[in-house]
Amino acid sequence: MDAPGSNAELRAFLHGLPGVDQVGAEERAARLAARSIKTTAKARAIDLAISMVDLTTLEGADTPGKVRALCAKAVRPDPADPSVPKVAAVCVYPDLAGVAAGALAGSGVAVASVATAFPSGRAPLEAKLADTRAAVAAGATEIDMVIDRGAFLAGDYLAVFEEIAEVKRACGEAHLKVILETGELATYDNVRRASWLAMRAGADFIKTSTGKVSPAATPAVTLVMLEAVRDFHAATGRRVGVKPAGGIRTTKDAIRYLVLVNEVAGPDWLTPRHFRIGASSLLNDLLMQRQKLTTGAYAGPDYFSLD
Ligand SMILES: O=C[C@H](O)COP(=O)(O)O
Repeated sequence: MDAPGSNAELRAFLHGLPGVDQVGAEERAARLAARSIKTTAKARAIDLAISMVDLTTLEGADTPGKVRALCAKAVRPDPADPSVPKVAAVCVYPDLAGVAAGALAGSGVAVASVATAFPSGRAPLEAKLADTRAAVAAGATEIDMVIDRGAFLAGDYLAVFEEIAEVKRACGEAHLKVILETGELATYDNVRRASWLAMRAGADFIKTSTGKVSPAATPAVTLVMLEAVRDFHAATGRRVGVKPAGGIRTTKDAIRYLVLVNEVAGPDWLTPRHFRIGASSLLNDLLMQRQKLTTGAYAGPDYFSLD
């Protein structure tokens, strides 16, 4: 798909996308969420969900020690059980990307870093590019950028497009996840438009939320984004990933998202390469439910180290 020549052209494209049937999207997401799965499938789903977690800490109070502890947990979620898969990535602020890179070296767990003035995205482009380059130089192989929601809501789609394209260039080999902050986009139509805009500008993943705005990830918003990646793949042959993030805390929720992925985008997306769950406190529940399935008893939250 060619780069848009003007804001008017991009606007015509985005507003020409089919509208989202809000009631239909919410009903379908709720219906899929209500599906039950067999115990054997649940065991597989829990391990798949663990392998898709972007284990996240994005607090002003984060320390190198906390990040190192999180990295140890990412590589070996349950020290007593080596059969538990490692998570996909550890996600941190750019100034802690180097600490994470040191702790995760050779582990196969990726270093993801938020960038571009996360979470508000309110900074000059040069600052955002510097933020991105610093994270990559420190060892991040995945960049989670936020879009300029102000520009998007003002209809300045080309500015948003060009900023994403510039950040993608600044990423070099690093993969780019583009956070839409769907809780600020007001309508499902806007979620669909922002998804297409981000994908056309070069996103490797589209991500729902920063986790700092409510509502964060919801099944209906994720369904709309999964439809967008499916349709973008049909139109271009490029498979973009999806990452719901924010407020996902239980195994039940995680499995609901996996059912959505399978039913809406299809099984080709059921891999950490194309689907992630951004979460700060989901992993312990996945570990508890996994242990319950294996041993028939809960170990209790005290057994596992803090997320
Ligand atoms: O990207 C991930 C989010 O910031 C995590 O949000 P959470 O703390 O609600 O799990």
